[in-house]
Amino acid sequence: MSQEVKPYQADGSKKEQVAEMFDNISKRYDLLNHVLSLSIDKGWRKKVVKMVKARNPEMILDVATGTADLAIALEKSGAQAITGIDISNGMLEVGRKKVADKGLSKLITLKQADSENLPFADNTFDAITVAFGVRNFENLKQGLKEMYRVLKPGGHLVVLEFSQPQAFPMKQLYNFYFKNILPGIGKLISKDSRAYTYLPESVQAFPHGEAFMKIMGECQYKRGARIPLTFGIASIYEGIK
Ligand SMILES: C[S@@+](CC[C@H](N)C(=O)[O-])C[C@H]1O[C@@H](n2cnc3c(N)ncnc32)[C@H](O)[C@@H]1O
Repeated sequence: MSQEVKPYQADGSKKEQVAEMFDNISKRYDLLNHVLSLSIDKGWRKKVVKMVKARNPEMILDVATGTADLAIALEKSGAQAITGIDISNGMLEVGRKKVADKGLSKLITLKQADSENLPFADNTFDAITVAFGVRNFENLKQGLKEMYRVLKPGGHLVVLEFSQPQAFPMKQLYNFYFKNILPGIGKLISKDSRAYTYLPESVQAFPHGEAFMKIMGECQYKRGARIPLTFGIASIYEGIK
Protein backbone atom coordinates (compact mmCIF):
# COMPACT_ATOMS: atom_id res chain seq x y z
CA MET A 1 0.00 0.00 0.00
CA SER A 2 1.28 3.47 -0.91
CA GLN A 3 0.52 4.83 2.57
CA GLU A 4 3.05 2.41 4.04
CA VAL A 5 5.92 3.74 1.91
CA LYS A 6 7.39 6.54 4.02
CA PRO A 7 10.46 8.71 3.48
CA TYR A 8 12.55 7.91 6.54
CA GLN A 9 11.33 5.09 8.78
CA ALA A 10 8.61 2.47 8.97
CA ASP A 11 7.28 3.80 12.30
CA GLY A 12 5.63 7.17 12.79
CA SER A 13 3.33 9.28 10.68
CA LYS A 14 3.87 9.51 6.93
CA LYS A 15 2.60 13.09 6.99
CA GLU A 16 5.27 14.30 9.43
CA GLN A 17 8.03 12.51 7.53
CA VAL A 18 6.83 13.90 4.18
CA ALA A 19 6.73 17.46 5.57
CA GLU A 20 10.23 17.00 7.06
CA MET A 21 11.60 15.61 3.79
CA PHE A 22 10.23 18.47 1.68
CA ASP A 23 11.45 21.02 4.23
CA ASN A 24 14.91 19.42 3.90
CA ILE A 25 15.03 19.48 0.11
CA SER A 26 13.01 22.69 -0.52
CA LYS A 27 15.97 24.86 -1.56
CA ARG A 28 17.10 22.37 -4.18
CA TYR A 29 13.72 21.00 -5.21
CA ASP A 30 13.23 23.09 -8.38
CA LEU A 31 16.70 22.38 -9.68
CA LEU A 32 16.33 18.66 -9.05
CA ASN A 33 12.90 18.56 -10.65
CA HIS A 34 14.15 20.01 -13.89
CA VAL A 35 17.46 18.11 -13.96
CA LEU A 36 15.94 14.73 -13.16
CA SER A 37 13.05 15.10 -15.60
CA LEU A 38 15.15 16.86 -18.29
CA SER A 39 12.54 19.66 -17.92
CA ILE A 40 9.79 17.41 -19.31
CA ASP A 41 7.78 18.29 -16.19
CA LYS A 42 7.29 21.83 -17.55
CA GLY A 43 5.37 20.49 -20.55
CA TRP A 44 3.23 18.29 -18.29
CA ARG A 45 2.26 21.28 -16.14
CA LYS A 46 1.42 23.29 -19.28
CA LYS A 47 -1.00 20.56 -20.32
CA VAL A 48 -2.75 20.80 -16.94
CA VAL A 49 -3.03 24.58 -17.35
CA LYS A 50 -4.57 24.15 -20.80
CA MET A 51 -7.20 21.75 -19.45
CA VAL A 52 -8.06 24.05 -16.56
CA LYS A 53 -8.16 27.19 -18.75
CA ALA A 54 -10.66 25.55 -21.14
CA ARG A 55 -13.31 25.85 -18.40
CA ASN A 56 -12.71 29.51 -17.49
CA PRO A 57 -12.43 29.04 -13.72
CA GLU A 58 -12.55 32.06 -11.41
CA MET A 59 -11.28 30.44 -8.22
CA ILE A 60 -8.54 27.80 -8.34
CA LEU A 61 -6.99 25.77 -5.54
CA ASP A 62 -3.58 24.16 -6.15
CA VAL A 63 -3.16 21.44 -3.53
CA ALA A 64 0.35 20.34 -2.46
CA THR A 65 1.58 23.40 -4.33
CA GLY A 66 5.16 23.01 -3.08
CA THR A 67 7.32 25.74 -4.59
CA ALA A 68 4.29 27.00 -6.56
CA ASP A 69 5.38 26.10 -10.11
CA LEU A 70 1.87 25.01 -11.10
CA ALA A 71 0.17 27.86 -9.19
CA ILE A 72 2.38 30.30 -11.12
CA ALA A 73 1.75 28.57 -14.47
CA LEU A 74 -1.99 28.79 -13.74
CA GLU A 75 -1.78 32.58 -14.15
CA LYS A 76 -2.41 31.80 -17.83
CA SER A 77 -5.80 30.28 -16.97
CA GLY A 78 -7.24 33.79 -16.53
CA ALA A 79 -8.50 32.96 -13.00
CA GLN A 80 -9.25 35.81 -10.58
CA ALA A 81 -7.77 34.09 -7.55
CA ILE A 82 -5.35 31.19 -7.14
CA THR A 83 -4.71 29.66 -3.72
CA GLY A 84 -1.88 27.20 -3.15
CA ILE A 85 -1.66 25.04 -0.02
CA ASP A 86 1.08 22.76 1.27
CA ILE A 87 2.13 21.17 4.56
CA SER A 88 5.81 22.07 4.10
CA ASN A 89 6.59 25.62 5.11
CA GLY A 90 10.06 25.28 3.57
CA MET A 91 8.55 24.61 0.14
CA LEU A 92 6.05 27.46 0.59
CA GLU A 93 8.84 29.89 1.50
CA VAL A 94 10.59 29.18 -1.82
CA GLY A 95 7.21 29.51 -3.57
CA ARG A 96 6.40 32.84 -1.91
CA LYS A 97 9.66 34.34 -3.12
CA LYS A 98 8.99 33.16 -6.68
CA VAL A 99 5.44 34.54 -6.61
CA ALA A 100 6.69 37.91 -5.30
CA ASP A 101 9.54 38.06 -7.85
CA LYS A 102 7.00 37.57 -10.64
CA GLY A 103 4.73 40.29 -9.25
CA LEU A 104 1.90 37.79 -8.71
CA SER A 105 1.30 38.27 -4.97
CA LYS A 106 -2.17 39.76 -5.56
CA LEU A 107 -3.30 36.83 -7.70
CA ILE A 108 -1.65 33.94 -5.83
CA THR A 109 -1.97 33.28 -2.09
CA LEU A 110 0.12 30.53 -0.50
CA LYS A 111 -0.99 29.02 2.78
CA GLN A 112 0.22 26.21 5.03
CA ALA A 113 -2.55 23.60 5.23
CA ASP A 114 -3.17 19.86 5.10
CA SER A 115 -4.95 18.45 2.05
CA GLU A 116 -6.73 15.99 4.29
CA ASN A 117 -8.32 18.78 6.35
CA LEU A 118 -8.74 21.80 4.06
CA PRO A 119 -9.48 25.16 5.73
CA PHE A 120 -12.12 26.16 3.15
CA ALA A 121 -15.92 26.11 3.03
CA ASP A 122 -17.83 23.56 0.96
CA ASN A 123 -18.29 24.44 -2.74
CA THR A 124 -15.61 27.16 -2.90
CA PHE A 125 -13.46 26.41 -5.98
CA ASP A 126 -14.21 26.10 -9.71
CA ALA A 127 -11.10 23.99 -10.28
CA ILE A 128 -8.58 22.14 -8.12
CA THR A 129 -5.18 20.94 -9.30
CA VAL A 130 -2.63 18.63 -7.62
CA ALA A 131 0.73 17.94 -9.24
CA PHE A 132 2.83 15.11 -7.79
CA GLY A 133 1.01 15.55 -4.49
CA VAL A 134 -1.56 12.74 -4.09
CA ARG A 135 1.15 10.04 -3.90
CA ASN A 136 2.48 11.74 -0.80
CA PHE A 137 -0.83 11.94 1.08
CA GLU A 138 -1.03 9.89 4.25
CA ASN A 139 -4.67 9.09 3.55
CA LEU A 140 -5.37 9.31 -0.20
CA LYS A 141 -9.15 8.91 -0.01
CA GLN A 142 -9.47 11.47 2.78
CA GLY A 143 -7.54 13.96 0.60
CA LEU A 144 -9.68 13.21 -2.47
CA LYS A 145 -12.88 13.59 -0.42
CA GLU A 146 -11.74 16.90 1.05
CA MET A 147 -11.01 18.26 -2.44
CA TYR A 148 -14.44 17.06 -3.55
CA ARG A 149 -16.04 18.89 -0.62
CA VAL A 150 -14.45 22.26 -1.46
CA LEU A 151 -15.09 21.96 -5.23
CA LYS A 152 -18.20 23.68 -6.57
CA PRO A 153 -20.77 21.37 -8.19
CA GLY A 154 -19.65 20.93 -11.79
CA GLY A 155 -16.08 21.86 -10.80
CA HIS A 156 -13.07 19.85 -11.98
CA LEU A 157 -10.21 18.17 -10.15
CA VAL A 158 -7.11 17.73 -12.32
CA VAL A 159 -4.42 15.43 -10.89
CA LEU A 160 -0.94 15.13 -12.41
CA GLU A 161 1.01 12.18 -11.02
CA PHE A 162 3.71 9.71 -11.96
CA SER A 163 2.40 6.52 -13.47
CA GLN A 164 4.35 3.57 -14.90
CA PRO A 165 5.12 3.03 -18.58
CA GLN A 166 3.90 -0.39 -19.69
CA ALA A 167 5.45 -0.95 -23.13
CA PHE A 168 8.87 -2.32 -24.06
CA PRO A 169 11.48 -0.76 -24.18
CA MET A 170 10.34 2.41 -22.31
CA LYS A 171 9.27 0.38 -19.28
CA GLN A 172 12.73 -1.21 -18.93
CA LEU A 173 14.65 2.01 -19.69
CA TYR A 174 12.55 4.05 -17.31
CA ASN A 175 12.80 1.49 -14.50
CA PHE A 176 16.57 1.38 -14.88
CA TYR A 177 16.85 5.19 -14.80
CA PHE A 178 14.38 5.60 -11.94
CA LYS A 179 15.89 2.92 -9.69
CA ASN A 180 19.61 3.12 -10.52
CA ILE A 181 20.45 6.61 -11.74
CA LEU A 182 17.91 9.06 -10.31
CA PRO A 183 18.49 8.20 -6.58
CA GLY A 184 22.23 8.87 -6.92
CA ILE A 185 21.86 12.23 -8.64
CA GLY A 186 19.04 13.12 -6.23
CA LYS A 187 21.20 12.33 -3.20
CA LEU A 188 24.15 14.28 -4.57
CA ILE A 189 22.18 17.46 -5.22
CA SER A 190 19.58 17.32 -2.44
CA LYS A 191 21.98 16.05 0.27
CA ASP A 192 19.05 14.00 1.59
CA SER A 193 19.96 10.34 1.34
CA ARG A 194 16.37 9.05 1.39
CA ALA A 195 14.31 11.59 -0.62
CA TYR A 196 15.15 10.19 -4.04
CA THR A 197 14.94 6.56 -2.96
CA TYR A 198 11.50 7.31 -1.55
CA LEU A 199 10.49 8.74 -4.96
CA PRO A 200 10.75 5.49 -7.01
CA GLU A 201 9.51 3.41 -4.07
CA SER A 202 6.43 5.59 -3.64
CA VAL A 203 5.70 5.63 -7.39
CA GLN A 204 5.96 1.82 -7.51
CA ALA A 205 3.48 1.41 -4.67
CA PHE A 206 1.00 4.02 -5.93
CA PRO A 207 -2.14 3.10 -7.92
CA HIS A 208 -1.97 4.33 -11.50
CA GLY A 209 -4.08 4.29 -14.66
CA GLU A 210 -7.53 2.74 -14.24
CA ALA A 211 -6.78 1.81 -10.62
CA PHE A 212 -6.47 5.51 -9.77
CA MET A 213 -9.60 6.40 -11.77
CA LYS A 214 -11.48 3.77 -9.74
CA ILE A 215 -10.40 5.34 -6.46
CA MET A 216 -11.55 8.76 -7.71
CA GLY A 217 -14.92 7.18 -8.56
CA GLU A 218 -15.13 5.72 -5.04
CA CYS A 219 -14.68 9.26 -3.74
CA GLN A 220 -17.74 10.42 -5.72
CA TYR A 221 -16.02 12.05 -8.71
CA LYS A 222 -17.69 11.66 -12.07
CA ARG A 223 -15.28 10.33 -14.63
CA GLY A 224 -13.30 12.88 -16.65
CA ALA A 225 -10.30 12.41 -18.92
CA ARG A 226 -7.35 10.07 -18.29
CA ILE A 227 -4.32 11.14 -20.30
CA PRO A 228 -1.02 9.22 -20.21
CA LEU A 229 1.96 11.55 -20.82
CA THR A 230 5.40 10.74 -22.30
CA PHE A 231 5.00 6.95 -22.74
CA GLY A 232 2.97 6.80 -19.51
CA ILE A 233 5.74 8.12 -17.24
CA ALA A 234 3.11 10.48 -15.84
CA SER A 235 -0.66 10.76 -16.23
CA ILE A 236 -3.36 13.37 -15.91
CA TYR A 237 -6.56 12.23 -14.20
CA GLU A 238 -9.68 14.38 -14.26
CA GLY A 239 -12.69 14.07 -11.98
CA ILE A 240 -15.85 16.16 -11.94
CA LYS A 241 -18.12 17.03 -9.00
C1 LIG B 1 6.62 16.40 -5.15
S1 LIG B 1 6.07 17.87 -4.37
C2 LIG B 1 5.08 18.63 -5.63
C3 LIG B 1 5.05 20.12 -5.53
C4 LIG B 1 4.39 20.84 -6.71
N1 LIG B 1 2.98 20.54 -6.81
C5 LIG B 1 5.10 20.54 -8.01
O1 LIG B 1 4.45 20.11 -8.96
O2 LIG B 1 6.30 20.75 -8.07
C6 LIG B 1 4.84 17.23 -3.26
C7 LIG B 1 4.31 18.25 -2.27
O3 LIG B 1 3.18 17.68 -1.58
C8 LIG B 1 3.17 18.23 -0.29
N2 LIG B 1 2.26 17.44 0.56
C9 LIG B 1 2.39 16.14 0.89
N3 LIG B 1 1.38 15.76 1.68
C10 LIG B 1 0.58 16.84 1.84
C11 LIG B 1 -0.62 17.08 2.55
N4 LIG B 1 -1.19 16.14 3.29
N5 LIG B 1 -1.18 18.31 2.48
C12 LIG B 1 -0.57 19.30 1.75
N6 LIG B 1 0.57 19.14 1.07
C13 LIG B 1 1.15 17.92 1.11
C14 LIG B 1 4.63 18.21 0.11
O4 LIG B 1 4.93 19.02 1.20
C15 LIG B 1 5.31 18.65 -1.20
O5 LIG B 1 5.52 20.04 -1.24
